[in-house]
Formats: sequence, C-alpha cells, structure tokens
Amino acid sequence: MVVPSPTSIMIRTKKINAVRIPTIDLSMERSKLSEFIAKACEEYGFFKVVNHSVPKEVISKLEDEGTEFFSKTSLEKRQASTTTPFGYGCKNIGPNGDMGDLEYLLLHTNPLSISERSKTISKDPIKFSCAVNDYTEAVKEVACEILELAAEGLWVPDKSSLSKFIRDVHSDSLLRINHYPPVKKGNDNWDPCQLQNSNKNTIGFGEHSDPQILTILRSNNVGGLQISTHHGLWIPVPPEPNELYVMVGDALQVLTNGRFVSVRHRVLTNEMKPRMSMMYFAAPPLNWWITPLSKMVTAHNPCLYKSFTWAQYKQAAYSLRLGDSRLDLFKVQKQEDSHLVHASSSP
Ligand SMILES: C=C1C[C@]23C[C@@]1(O)CC[C@H]2[C@@]12CC[C@H](O)[C@@](C)(C(=O)O1)[C@H]2[C@@H]3C(=O)O
Ligand SMILES: O=C(O)CCC(=O)C(=O)O
Ligand SMILES: [Fe+2]
Repeated sequence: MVVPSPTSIMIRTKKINAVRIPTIDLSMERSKLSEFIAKACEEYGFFKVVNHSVPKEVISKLEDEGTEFFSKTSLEKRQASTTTPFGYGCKNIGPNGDMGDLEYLLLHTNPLSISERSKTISKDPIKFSCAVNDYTEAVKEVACEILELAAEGLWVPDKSSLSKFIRDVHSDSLLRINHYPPVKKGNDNWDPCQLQNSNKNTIGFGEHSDPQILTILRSNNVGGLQISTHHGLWIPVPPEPNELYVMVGDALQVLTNGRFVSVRHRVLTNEMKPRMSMMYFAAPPLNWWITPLSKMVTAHNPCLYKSFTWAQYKQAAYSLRLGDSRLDLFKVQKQEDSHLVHASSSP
C-alpha cells in the first residue's frame, strides 16, 4: 500500500478545492454551447446557466407568492396538504421517514391541477396560478433548449430526442418551492408545524439525486446547496438569484446510457437567514418508456439499463429512502456478475 506523504496530501487538497462549477452562457455560439453543455453533464451533472430567457418579473412574482404563503400560520399552511405527495409539507420528505429542516409546496405543473390546488394555497388563487404557470412555462423553455443543445453535443441526429420527453402535454413535471428557516445550532425553538421540537440537525434536505430528466433550480441569495463530486467531496454552490442551476436527473443518465451523470446534492440550513428555492423537475408522461437512446449504445458501450416506464421508476423511487440509489434496480447485470450469481446458486 502506498502511504501518501504530507506534501502529496497538500497537493491533492489544493486540486480538489479548485473544483469550479461550470458556467454556461446561453448567448454563446451554438456549437460551442452544445459541446460545453455535454461536457458539464458528463463531468458534474451540474452547471450554472447565465443569460437565460426567464424574465426577472416572472421569477419575482413566484418568489413573492412563496414568501406570502410561508409567512402564514401553520394551521393555514396545513390547509394546502390534501393528496400526498402534493401540497404543503413540513419536515417530512417522501413517504418513508426522511426528514429535513424545511417546509415546502410540491405541485404538479399541469395547469388544471395548479388551478385546483391554488384554491387551498392562496386567497387570490388566480394570481397564484398565474405566477406558477408563467414560471413553469418559462423554465420549461430553458429546459427544452438545454436538452436540444445536449442532444447536439452528443451528436444525436434528432435534436428533439431528449426534449420531446418533457415537451409533451401529458408530461409529469413538478414544481417545488422549498423554504428553509434559519436554524441556530443547538436551538430547539423553530418548528413551523408546531408538531415537534428538535432542531439540532443542520440538514435542510438530505443527500439524493433527482429521479427526473432535468432539474432547473433558482434560489434567493441564501446559500446551503452542495453538490457531491466523484471523489465524494461536498462542493458549496454559491447562491445566484439572477441565474439558474441545472441538474442532470436519473432519467437523463439512463437516456444517455450513463454518459451524463445524475448529480447527488443536499442542502444545509443557514444559521441566520431563510433560504427559499424553486425547482422545476422536468419529467416525461407517466406511460412513456425510458431506455438508452440507440445512438448511445454501441459494441464498446453496451446497454447499461433495462427499459422502464416513468411510472415504474417513480414507484421505485417512492418505495425507497431519499438517499437510496434507485438506478441500481434498473442496471443490466454484467456478464461476469451473472456468472458469479449462477456459480454461487448452483448446489
Ligand atoms: C424520499 C422521497 C422524496 C422524493 C420521493 C422519495 O421517495 C425519493 C425521491 C424524492 C424526490 C427528490 C427530488 C424531488 O424533490 C422529489 C419531488 C422527487 O421527485 O423525488 C422528491 C420526492 C418527494 O419529496 O416527494
Ligand atoms: O432546495 C434546494 O436548494 C434543493 C432541494 C432539492 O434538492 C429538491 O427539492 O429535490
Ligand atoms: Fe433535489
């Protein structure tokens, strides 16, 4: 075993600390843009987007709706939780016991569903629905543009082969607004649900990857988001209220046969200031099949994943814990592994 000398440790640390989050300027020349997007999706599964087309007023209108909603009393907020997983949630994440120091609104982006749910969320449901619809329409355009550029970067002949999954009217895309009140270490006073009193934990949203195709994230000017590198290091993501962050989700990892990687991320709470973030999770319709694009499967790159519908993948995600790796359930067994299984199961 080679034991690294103190000098080599220093060098490694310096190198790792130098990790810089890729920035994609959407006003750049198209061929460079597609190349850079594909590279960022391969290396990190994460990048920042500047010069995007989402108008500032569209962002601030949704932010104002979020601020208004989260400033309500806990009783009022709980009126918005009816059918799980949608509506208002506090501390509980998903159905399997995951907890975080946050409260949130989780919405399906279908305009009919938004208009129904708005009635339990806001005193002015039309204003609330408009803010949500305008925001989701605008970020969906950015997501489609990024997926078209990514397809070009991969030299896939049909540039809509990725974006068509989320453009469809029956897409299962979601919008989530997360609110992380400040948590002082050792303080057990904050409890917006008034249900329990233990806030020693600084994890706002535990480590996970997003199951969908692509996530578009925007936050206020309070940090806390971290992404995990291949070395298992956590990199803090600076808050950029005027920019968007993009995350590759599990479904895009499968569509690209593992060439793009879904990024593991988490959120730590701030001791002084509240963080508010909004995520658009771009997903296909429930009955669509997800299988690696034919261009991504070659003799050198055999198919890594079994085909599944988006509904099947969601079911798997909801049967597991937040941090679990659901993609493992859909991996094609390598030839050597299957030999091992047969060998060990024979009498
Ligand atoms: C613990 C869970 C919450 C989650 C569903 C799951 O069973 C595993 C994936 C989680 C996640 C992460 C990204 C999104 O925030 C989310 C809405 C999603 O689609 O998958 C959440 C789910 C949730 O909070 O309902
Ligand atoms: O709130 C954030 O900044 C990220 C939250 C997140 O990862 C999620 O909701 O899936
Ligand atoms: Fe996430």
